[in-house]
Amino acid sequence: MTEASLVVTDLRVEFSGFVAVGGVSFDAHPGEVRFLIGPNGAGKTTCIDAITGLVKGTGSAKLGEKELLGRQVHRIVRLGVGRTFQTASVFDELTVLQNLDIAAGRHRSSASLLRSRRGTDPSIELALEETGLTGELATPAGILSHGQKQWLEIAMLLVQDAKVLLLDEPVAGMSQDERTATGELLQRIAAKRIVLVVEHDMDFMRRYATRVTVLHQGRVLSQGTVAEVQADPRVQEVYLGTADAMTEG
Ligand SMILES: Nc1ncnc2c1ncn2[C@@H]1O[C@H](COP(=O)(O)OP(=O)(O)OP(=O)(O)O)[C@@H](O)[C@H]1O
Repeated sequence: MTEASLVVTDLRVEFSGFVAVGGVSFDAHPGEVRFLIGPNGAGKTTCIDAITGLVKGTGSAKLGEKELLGRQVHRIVRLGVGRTFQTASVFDELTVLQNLDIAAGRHRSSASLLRSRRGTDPSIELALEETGLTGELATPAGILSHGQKQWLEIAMLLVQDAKVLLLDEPVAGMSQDERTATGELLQRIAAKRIVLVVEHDMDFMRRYATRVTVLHQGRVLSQGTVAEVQADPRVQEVYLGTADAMTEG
C-alpha cells in the first residue's frame, strides 16, 4: 500500500469567470481521516471534482510524485484515486457481488476475470468483510439500506485498490448507527489509504476527523485539528447561525 500523500497546492477553479475555488492548499496522508468542511457553496465538491479531473483546475494536486491536474479522468482513476458522489451510484438491479465484480473488472486482465468466475475473488471477499456486507452478497443493490449503498460504493473503491478515497457527504441521510459504523469503517480504511471526507455533519466530523480544512467562499479559512478549527473565531463566525453545533460538544 502507498505511503504517498495527496498534496494540493494553490488549486483554482473558475466557471465562466466565477472563482469557485480560489487558491486552496491542503494535504492528506495515509493514517488520518481528513475532513473538508464549509458552508454551502464553499467549493468543497469542486475541489474533489478538480482532483479527479471532472473539472479543469490550475495549481497542483499531486499524489506522491504524480501530478493529477491535467490528466484525463480514467488516468486519474488508474493512478488509484477513487471517489463517491453525494448520491450513491451503484447498479440497483444488480446484486452486491455483481456490482463488486464490475468494479473489480475495470482494471483486471481477462485471465484474472476467468479465475474470479471460479469463486469469489479474495479482494472482493476482503472488501465485503471490511464494509460489513458479506451477508448481502446476493442482495440486489436497489433494496439495500441507504447506509449499505454507501458502503457498497466504498467497497467498490476498495476492490479497485484505490489509494485515495474522496468521499462526498458519505453519512448524509444515515441513521445514527450507520454513521457510527461508517466512522469506524473510515478509520480502518484510513490506516493504509488516504481518506478525504467532505461533510456537513459536524458531530460526525468531531468524532472522526484527524485534521480538518475549513473552506469558505473558495478559500481556506482555517485548518488543523478539530480543537484548533473549533477554537478559531473566523470559523465560529462563518458557522454562527448555520451550523451552531460547530462549538458544541
Ligand atoms: N459547473 C458549475 N458551473 C458554475 N458554477 C458552479 C459549477 N459547479 C459549482 N459551481 C459553483 O461553485 C461554487 C462552489 O460549489 P461547490 O459545489 O464546490 O460547493 P460545496 O462547498 O461543495 O457546496 P455544498 O456543500 O452545497 O455541496 C458554488 O457557488 C456553485 O454554485
